[in-house]
Amino acid sequence: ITKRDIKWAGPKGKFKDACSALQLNYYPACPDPDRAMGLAAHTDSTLLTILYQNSTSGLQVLKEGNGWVTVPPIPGGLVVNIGDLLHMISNGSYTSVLHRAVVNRSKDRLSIACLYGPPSSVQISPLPKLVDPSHPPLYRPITWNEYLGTKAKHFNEALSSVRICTPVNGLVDVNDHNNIVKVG
Ligand SMILES: O=C(O)CCC(=O)C(=O)O
Ligand SMILES: [Fe+2]
Repeated sequence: ITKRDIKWAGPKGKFKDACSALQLNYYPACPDPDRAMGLAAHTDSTLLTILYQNSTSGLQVLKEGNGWVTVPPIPGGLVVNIGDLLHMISNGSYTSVLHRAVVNRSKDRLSIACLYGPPSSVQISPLPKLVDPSHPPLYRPITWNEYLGTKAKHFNEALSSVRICTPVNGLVDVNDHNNIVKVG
């Protein structure tokens, strides 16, 4: 995937119309962390998320076969999450990762997420160069604005709600969290 494939991004992209956000998350210490959740399990909608976390751990990703795995904070390190947009344009080759934030019994936690998406009218679809008769498109074209609306409505089922075809040759898209094939 090159800059040419995502013309809306980069120095000559329409930055003024871009859908970018800096999300500041603050999780106060919680005396009963097993009965509270900082941020419920979700995938990020955007292309990539760059995430800073302070020295209190809390970020967890769902790893096939391993359950929830903590991503420990590394001093000076940033976490890069793949979002739904990269999942769709890569035709499922890059997985948007299901993640959540748990709370800590004695320490406050802070994270800063930098999210970047295209202008709302941009049409999202699997990149033509990644699609051929043996790799049919797995996601239907959808405008970014429409996808955000779908995400607001269907939340973690949004990605599978824009899937268009049954996997060929009995192969499943291992990157699809729900494995529910819906048309439309
Ligand atoms: O607090 C965290 O580590 C996760 C934050 C997050 O997933 C988000 O802001 O989308
Ligand atoms: Fe997130």
